[in-house]
Amino acid sequence: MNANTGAPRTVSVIGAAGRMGSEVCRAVEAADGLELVGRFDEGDDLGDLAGADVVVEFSVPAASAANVAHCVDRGVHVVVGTTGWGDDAVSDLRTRLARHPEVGVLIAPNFAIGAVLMMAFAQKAARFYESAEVIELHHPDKVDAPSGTAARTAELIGRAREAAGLGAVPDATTADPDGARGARAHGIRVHSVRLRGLVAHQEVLFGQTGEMLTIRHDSFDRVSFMPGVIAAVRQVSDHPGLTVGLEHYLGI
Ligand SMILES: NC(=O)c1ccc[n+]([C@@H]2O[C@H](COP(=O)([O-])OP(=O)(O)OC[C@H]3O[C@@H](n4cnc5c(N)ncnc54)[C@H](O)[C@@H]3O)[C@@H](O)[C@H]2O)c1
Ligand SMILES: O=C(O)C1=N[C@H](C(=O)O)CCC1
Repeated sequence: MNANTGAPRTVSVIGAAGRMGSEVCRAVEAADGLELVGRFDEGDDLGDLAGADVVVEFSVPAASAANVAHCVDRGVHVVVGTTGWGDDAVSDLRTRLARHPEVGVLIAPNFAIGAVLMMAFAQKAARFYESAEVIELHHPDKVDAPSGTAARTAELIGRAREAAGLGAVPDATTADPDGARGARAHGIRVHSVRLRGLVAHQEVLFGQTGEMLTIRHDSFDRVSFMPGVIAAVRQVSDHPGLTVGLEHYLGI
């Protein structure tokens, strides 16, 4: 089936040997009406992607853009979970998709429904608070920092603050030789913790004189991402072009 002709049924996974890719293979095999036709990992020839209607891509930041380009050029829809996409890579993908307007690509920094809600709640809360910071906590095998979720959360908060006419968050720090105040994304401080035993966790902290709001999400197991991934596989062909964020498929 090419990109134009109905609901996707056959699925290939890129990064299939990884933590997420192997979980996705199990989820696709267990999903009604979906068939896993291809498993690809580093060094494999992607070829015709085993004839898949949809590819799910969970690899590494350095490889993801080329893998997605390979799919788009063959008219295959892609659900992308790999984080660390820079602005230039996203812009190149938009240009490529303009040549394949029937193809849908979803890039979602987090497929856990609770994490999508956490980001939406943070965006909604942002204009009411003078201070905001993000703490993300992940397993120590993660290669990118800050997490894609934290970067996206900071972007949503930063934009909401700007739209509301809020200025910079208050911070009197003038001496920080070791970077103790964390990274800064869209004007929001982001702190990355890497700890054995963790999977994927985030706290968004909002402060105002006399009060504090904490929004926290925890993924204790990678199965938490699977309902979102399967929903995306089922819907991606209905959303031609590039979509960033699963919230756009969920009506959030
Ligand atoms: N969006 C989400 O909800 C979500 C959730 C978890 C992880 N992630 C992201 O997914 C990515 C993968 O995470 P992980 O924990 O599964 O990592 P992982 O290291 O366990 O798996 C990555 C896999 O990609 C393979 N790979 C490396 N280079 C490749 C290439 N050129 N082509 C194909 N495969 C290649 C590796 O061999 C490995 O099997 C990361 O970017 C992570 O941040 C996103
Ligand atoms: O385990 C990871 O790696 C995760 N990456 C995503 C991110 O960077 O936000 C989502 C959560 C898990």
